[in-house]
Amino acid sequence: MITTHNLGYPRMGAQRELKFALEAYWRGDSTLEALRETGAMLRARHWADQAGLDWAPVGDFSFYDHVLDTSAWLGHWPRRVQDWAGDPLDKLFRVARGRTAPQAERQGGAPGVAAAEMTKWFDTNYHYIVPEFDADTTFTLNAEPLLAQWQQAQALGVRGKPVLLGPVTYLALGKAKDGSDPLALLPRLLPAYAQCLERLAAAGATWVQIDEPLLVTDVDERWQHAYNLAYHQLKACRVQILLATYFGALQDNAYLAVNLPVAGLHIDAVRGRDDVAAVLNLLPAHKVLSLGVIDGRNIWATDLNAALDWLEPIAERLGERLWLAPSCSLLHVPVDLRLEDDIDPEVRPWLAFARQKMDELCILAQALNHGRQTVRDALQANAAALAARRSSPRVTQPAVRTALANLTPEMQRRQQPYPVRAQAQRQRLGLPLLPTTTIGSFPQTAEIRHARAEYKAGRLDTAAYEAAMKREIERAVREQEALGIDVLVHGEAERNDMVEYFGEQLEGYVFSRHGWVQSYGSRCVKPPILFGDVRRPHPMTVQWITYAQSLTKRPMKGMLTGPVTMLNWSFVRDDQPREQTCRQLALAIREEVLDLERAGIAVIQIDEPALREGLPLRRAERAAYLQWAVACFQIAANGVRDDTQIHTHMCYSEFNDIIDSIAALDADVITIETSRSDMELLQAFEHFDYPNEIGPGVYDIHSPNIPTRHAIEALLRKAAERIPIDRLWVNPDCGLKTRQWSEVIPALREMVAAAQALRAQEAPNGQR
Ligand SMILES: CN1c2c(nc(N)[nH]c2=O)NC[C@@H]1CNc1ccc(C(=O)N[C@@H](CCC(=O)N[C@@H](CCC(=O)N[C@@H](CCC(=O)O)C(=O)O)C(=O)O)C(=O)O)cc1
Ligand SMILES: N[C@@H](CCS)C(=O)O
Ligand SMILES: [Zn+2]
Repeated sequence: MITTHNLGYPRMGAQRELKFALEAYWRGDSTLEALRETGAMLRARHWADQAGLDWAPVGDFSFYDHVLDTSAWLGHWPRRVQDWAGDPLDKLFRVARGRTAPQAERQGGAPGVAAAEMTKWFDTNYHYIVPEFDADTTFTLNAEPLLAQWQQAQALGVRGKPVLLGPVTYLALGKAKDGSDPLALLPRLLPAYAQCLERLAAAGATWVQIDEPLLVTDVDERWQHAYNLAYHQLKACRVQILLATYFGALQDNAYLAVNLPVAGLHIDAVRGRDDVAAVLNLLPAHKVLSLGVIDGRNIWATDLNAALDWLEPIAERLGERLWLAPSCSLLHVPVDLRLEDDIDPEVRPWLAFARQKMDELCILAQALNHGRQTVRDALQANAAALAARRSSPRVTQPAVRTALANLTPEMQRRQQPYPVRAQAQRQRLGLPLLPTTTIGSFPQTAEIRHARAEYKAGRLDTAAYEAAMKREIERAVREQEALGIDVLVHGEAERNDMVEYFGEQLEGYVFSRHGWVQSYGSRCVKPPILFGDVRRPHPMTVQWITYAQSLTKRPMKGMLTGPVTMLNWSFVRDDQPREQTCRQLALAIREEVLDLERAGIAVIQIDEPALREGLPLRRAERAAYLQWAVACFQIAANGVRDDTQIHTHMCYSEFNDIIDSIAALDADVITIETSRSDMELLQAFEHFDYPNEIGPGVYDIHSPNIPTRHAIEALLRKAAERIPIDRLWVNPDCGLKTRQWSEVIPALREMVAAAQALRAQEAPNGQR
């Protein structure tokens, strides 16, 4: 008999219950007890959703982030909160969200505390809280929260499999602030893991899933050795370990992974399908092999008949040792398609969200265990849906194919090199030295979100909604003028999200109503679903930007999301290479850029914050990705005249290893996140002798703290040591949509004052 299991379920709830419970608690409108009750309710519901499986995950639920939870059960808190003695959940939130001094003072005078760093979880759009190590870091088991989840599962009769983030991946995800070697902590870390496994065994757990996604990346000898050390030490524990790898193929780590002394190995059989033959040959005869056959990173219905064609001989060979699961935790997909009563009816049968993926798994197991005929109807329905998807005229649009075939290398290049363009742009824009700007969004207030919700529900008509958004745009323009900002933005009030908004306007996309996916903490995104050839039926932003420009004499930036970010933050089709889909997006955005230019917009920003995130986890695959990703940006951006200034923006990026690709974009100006790294990120630009203009972020928008003009001036001076001052811009790290106006105005006032002070010293006539 085949065993079915799952690696993790979405936590937020089908109606984002966890988000609302968290935010109510943080606002002070609810209690910890109520929050914990919501958590328990969601876990119970999610186990019920997985009731058809042989094993359901326990411990995959988190109130904020599973990496932070791992730090918590390891008793490993950042030093700045170690002595704080409140409720452990509050302590966790302090680490994740920080606490500003004034906020703390209001609540009894406790000191403020800085939030921990947050970064992307492998190549996903989910952010985790980075563990902070130093040479003296110690670990002390605190398994109670995990055991409480286990006990809840037991009480509900759930056949549970606890899930832990593995020790080696955990160390690799952290940062040693003192430059010490995180791997040196392994001998101190393993006893805590061993104790945890013992506690779980004592509580009745038989299988424990230990996640080691690091094994799908390039792992050098030291880390390989760490794997051997870790799992040889943990093999004495009284539980059976299922070592879970996902997000890619094991490739050269296959031999290491199959030979670790564990009872079972899970591999990603969607992205790592090519591995499976090798793994089957290497697998020791006593080991379970779990194949992740259902895509945990996308929302397409699995081709069940094809999966069975492939699985049947494997099932024959492995018998009881074959387990089936999704490729990875379902954290990265929405919960339940059944809620989508308004989704495009043609596309709906092509989709499977988390709940439906559980059904798929059960159908596969039933077919393998009892014969395909026992699930004949389900298999036929699946085949019919997939056939309809393949033959739909909406999937393939000849005009788009022709436009793609007609792409020429000239379309990727600006007419003149940057120095020539810079002259033309300086003449046209007449900006001062150190021009000030912002990244695009202004606060998405409750009123804006509410107006949009009313509009989408049909309770507000188009004219009233547009009028409300125009009022917000006017407010943003007036505020920026009053602050003295040089290049203005319209504030993105009309956008629900920088990707979803564009998806909604392009042919080839459909969108869900409830398809939320956790991005970080309580923040969610609703990735649009790209199912077919992409075409821009009408201009997407021109009306809003020209309205904003009509309100001011200062230059107004056109604001677009770039093709690579559209690709990486959407659920995209799996029936053609991503590169091809990206080129279609690039052509659609190019049309918008050219329309903005024709409408008289002199500065156009094309955001590409996800360019780096799309980088393959394996070094060997990166050059090819960067080549087409850069080409796509160039197609989108580079059709404009010399005197049109193209900006791009990237956040969360380590630039050192991709700086030549960043330069190849040939954007006139790039604005980047640098303030948290104290301008250190600029090193890459300095060493490479980056030729165009740069706006290093001068304050961290993730924090409600108001920066001082002196701090900003100091950062600008630091930047000017690395980049010629006449190529520097002054801007925040990222958009301001998550902030309040009451934070934004004083922060920008300080930013403008810092730029003016430096300008007065460096260019008394104000000009560049
Ligand atoms: C820059 N970032 C982004 C990423 N990915 C994206 N796709 N987009 C990004 O901007 N990845 C990396 C980072 C992640 N950062 C963030 C930052 C902020 C959020 C966030 O605030 N998310 C919101 C949801 C945003 C949204 O889509 N809003 C919609 C719907 C709003 C809503 O929930 N409405 C309510 C009703 C409200 C009312 O009636 O008053 C409802 O429908 O029930 C909109 O504005 O229309 C969040 O709340 O989580 C995400 C990632
Ligand atoms: N223009 C977007 C970029 C975010 S990365 C914003 O300002 O929110
Ligand atoms: Zn950004």
